[in-house]
Amino acid sequence: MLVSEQQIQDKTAELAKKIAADYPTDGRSSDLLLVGVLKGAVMFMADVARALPVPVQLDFMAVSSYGSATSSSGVVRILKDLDRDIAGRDVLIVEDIIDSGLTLSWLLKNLASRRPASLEVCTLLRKPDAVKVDVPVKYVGFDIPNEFVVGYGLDYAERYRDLPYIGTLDPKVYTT
Ligand SMILES: O=P(O)(O)OC[C@H]1O[C@H](OP(=O)(O)OP(=O)(O)O)[C@H](O)[C@@H]1O
Ligand code: HPA
Ligand SMILES: [Mg+2]
Repeated sequence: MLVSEQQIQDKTAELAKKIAADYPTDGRSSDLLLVGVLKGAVMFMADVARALPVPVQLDFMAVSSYGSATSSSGVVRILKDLDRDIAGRDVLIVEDIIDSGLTLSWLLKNLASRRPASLEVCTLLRKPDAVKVDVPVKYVGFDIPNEFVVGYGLDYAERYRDLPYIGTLDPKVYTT
């Protein structure tokens, strides 16, 4: 185990506090749109949204660059696009992990071209030693070592997403 359920909860509350302070609200409404990146961000998105004291809207994109591999192909495919236009909206991308940074770098360019009022990123995990492209990230939960991790939404070949904590995967599982 690398990050426990309790540590995830505490960090989520801390990040939600920061986010709430950064986006103005009249107490009843805010223009903030959380964009969750499926499937990995599903658990974190649900927890961040519920930890925020301000009302927000949710939308999802599904992109994939890993498939069954443990390193990014660098080729990002949109499997599901946003339901609504984001022009003029305050958009916060919610990610589970920034590894090489390739997915997010691609996503930021893609969403920026749709002219949101603002565009920021919140990620639960980041691997500083694996980053290939630098991406500006405003909210980071944990910087972790350069090992393949699973759980809390993160998969290896679609498995382990349902674990309530983050664990490292024994390389024996994915090397022959
Ligand atoms: O920084 P990178 O090296 O690009 O890696 C990060 C991305 O890879 C994972 O998604 P994946 O393609 O595995 O899809 P999934 O969320 O459906 O598992 C993860 O959820 C991030 O979106
Ligand atoms: O370490 C990881 N684990 C699972 N999925 C991932 N996608 C990018 N990095 C990872
Ligand atoms: Mg994956």
